[in-house]
Amino acid sequence: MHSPIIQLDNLCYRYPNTEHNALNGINLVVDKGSFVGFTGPTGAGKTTLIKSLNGIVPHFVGGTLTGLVLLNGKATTSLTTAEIGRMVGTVLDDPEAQIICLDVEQELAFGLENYGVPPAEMEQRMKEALACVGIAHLFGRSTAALSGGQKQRLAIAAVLAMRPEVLILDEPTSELDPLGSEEVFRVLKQLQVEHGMTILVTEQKTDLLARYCDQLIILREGEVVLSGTPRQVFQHPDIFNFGVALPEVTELARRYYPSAVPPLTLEEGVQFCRSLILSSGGQ
Ligand SMILES: Nc1ncnc2c1ncn2[C@@H]1O[C@H](COP(=O)(O)OP(=O)(O)OP(=O)(O)O)[C@@H](O)[C@H]1O
Repeated sequence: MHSPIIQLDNLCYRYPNTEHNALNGINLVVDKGSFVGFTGPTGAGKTTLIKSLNGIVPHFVGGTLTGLVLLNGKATTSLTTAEIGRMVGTVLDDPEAQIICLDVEQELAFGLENYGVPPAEMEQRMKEALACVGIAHLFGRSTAALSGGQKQRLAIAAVLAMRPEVLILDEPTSELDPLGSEEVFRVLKQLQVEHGMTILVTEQKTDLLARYCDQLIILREGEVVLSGTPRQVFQHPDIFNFGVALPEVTELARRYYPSAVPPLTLEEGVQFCRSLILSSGGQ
């Protein structure tokens, strides 16, 4: 059964001292335990949308918000940022900026101390969070010695230790190479599947979104222009109009075989080529 954890109802938002809405009439339902990806060209409103979900907009930034952002049925404008923070954990796009302590243990303890979690429970939560993202062996290490992928995992673990229901990540792979990017998405999928977390992620690497998301949303100029499963979105006749790069294998198939059902992954691409060869009489 579907149970919505986030609902946006005709959300419009304008930053202070600006003349245009950064978000314009956004309607969205996110089910508990789903994995939702957001993409779109620069300035489309992806970060602003995330900020409206974790309360930075409008609580810290001000501006004019109309419509509704509901978390578990409650409007964010009626909740304090601390109440929102207990439901929604956010990982910024730059782990270097998010990691502020000298070692891994301190980094994890920081948020928990601020929340007044008792010391005995803190250690258990810290170890659990590190294990969740596969870096239990880094407990006590210096944060300066971590690789980019490890830093991103630590940033996720620090948020997980707070046990939010929803995890939101803004371009979590922007500083990572393809292997590190895959690593982060694999961890996110595991959090969704094994821990039932709701995951929302903004990302430009559409091949990752195609493979990992249940729902994909394309934003442009503050509006949702396409929404559906990755397959529905990448097969949509208008997909080339929105300034979004398709997964390479999908783009090739769509450009050269526009009437065929396009592949989304490399494995599907191989299958696609095989069937083309067979249908042209090859071996
Ligand atoms: N603090 C701010 N004050 C005023 N306008 C802002 C502010 N932050 C963003 N904007 C504007 O809001 C719009 C949406 O920006 P936003 O950063 O949400 O887009 P984005 O899709 O995340 O872009 P990018 O991919 O470049 O990060 C843009 O027109 C941007 O210039």
